[in-house]
Amino acid sequence: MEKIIITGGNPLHGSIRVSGAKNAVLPILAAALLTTTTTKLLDVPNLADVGVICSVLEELGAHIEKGESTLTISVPYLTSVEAPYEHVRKMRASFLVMGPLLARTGRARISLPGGCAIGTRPIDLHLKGFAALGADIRYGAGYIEAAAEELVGAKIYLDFPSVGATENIMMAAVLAQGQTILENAAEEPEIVDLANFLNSMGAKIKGAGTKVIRIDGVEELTGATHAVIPDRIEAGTYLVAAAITKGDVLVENIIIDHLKPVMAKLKEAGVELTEEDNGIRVISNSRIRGVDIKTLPYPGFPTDMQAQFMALMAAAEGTSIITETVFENRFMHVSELKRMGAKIKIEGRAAIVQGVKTLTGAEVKATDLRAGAALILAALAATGETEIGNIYHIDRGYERLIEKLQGIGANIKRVEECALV
Ligand SMILES: CC(=O)N[C@H]1[C@@H](OP(=O)(O)OP(=O)(O)OC[C@H]2O[C@@H](n3ccc(=O)[nH]c3=O)[C@H](O)[C@@H]2O)O[C@H](CO)[C@@H](O)[C@@H]1O
Ligand SMILES: C=C(OP(=O)(O)O)C(=O)O
Repeated sequence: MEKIIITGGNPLHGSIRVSGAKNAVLPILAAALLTTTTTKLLDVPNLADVGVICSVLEELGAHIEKGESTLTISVPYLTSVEAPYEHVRKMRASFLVMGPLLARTGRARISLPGGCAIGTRPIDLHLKGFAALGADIRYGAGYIEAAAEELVGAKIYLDFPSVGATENIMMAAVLAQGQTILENAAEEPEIVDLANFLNSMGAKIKGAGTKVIRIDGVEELTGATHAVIPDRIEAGTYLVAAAITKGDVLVENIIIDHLKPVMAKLKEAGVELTEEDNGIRVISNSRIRGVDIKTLPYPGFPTDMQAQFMALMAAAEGTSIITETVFENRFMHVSELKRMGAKIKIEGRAAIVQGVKTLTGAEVKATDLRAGAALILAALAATGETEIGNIYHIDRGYERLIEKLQGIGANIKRVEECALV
């Protein structure tokens, strides 16, 4: 088991480059199943989650060539239509192969993902969408089986703008007969990136990035070359890293529009942000002010930045109220931040954070990916040393995190647990 050790207190300085987006590359890789011809992806981050989805695709018959930030995928024929528990339990996004498998073969058998540390995370909206397109859905032995003679376009209203359901249904609908209209669709930038990729394969999708997506089914798709968008959550995490350490950092390779909800809150908290050609410069030299946050689907404040913002608020001046509306249980980081001296009280879906002057290093554990990121941020600002365990969560979503943060002056290292004794 490995740990991350951080000695806090260094203001971060320099520039740091953001990698391709985890939440964009995962559905795009699933979409590569929709064609018999070759797809090439550029700006692919080297992450544990990308490894998991590649294993799922290989299990289904894909040939994948890995290069430096590139993946070349070809699936001339499928050898299976089943995504087993072994993979899905490691990463829920494995469920995203259901739409492409249904579209390509009319059959899919996927292990039920189950809940995780941040909530129960049902998949009812994905399944309602597949059923509306004509699939017969059955449950048994922990698996969901979907089968359809032919998928036929339909009008589908999502009760909630679920990111995964929007992506999965969009991928099922691209090869369906006729038109699908997806209403109350998720508007996240990753949906737009997936739609752009599918359109470059020959799909006919309009309206991605708005609440209504129209998909005209086509006969077949062909492989394409596509560069994955930069990761707005990784970028937001580095913006907070600069702010919490009172640093001066240029965060490069950003699509500024994608960061607007996070930038607005950072500015409200007193952080100086300057938009540059391919990045955002963060300068923070006074104490951060406490501000209130409410997570919402895009273009609202992202739930995937909630934990990191809480770390910032924990060291801010005054009180802030952080309300989580997207997931019902995304406050696992609170007890770990409290071990570092944070003053936080949970009341239902809100966390009331009373900023403290100094956070102190402690032994803590990452409970999920963004909880882990929040602990890193708190540790960078804290006095003394912090040891973070269960760092496999962090490896899911941050490429070369240690090296990148060392590059801007953080005192951070990764060690084998036994090396500590
Ligand atoms: C791989 C990926 O892209 N993950 C992101 C994706 O997750 P994911 O696609 O799982 O998130 P959703 O948007 O689907 O979930 C949002 C909410 O809808 C609920 N829900 C979802 C589907 C469903 O069928 N029924 C249902 O009730 C969920 O339990 C949750 O409370 O969007 C989330 C919300 O921005 C992000 O936090 C995740 O980082
Ligand atoms: C919740 C996240 O990812 P996933 O949906 O893959 O669990 C995340 O990226 O913060």
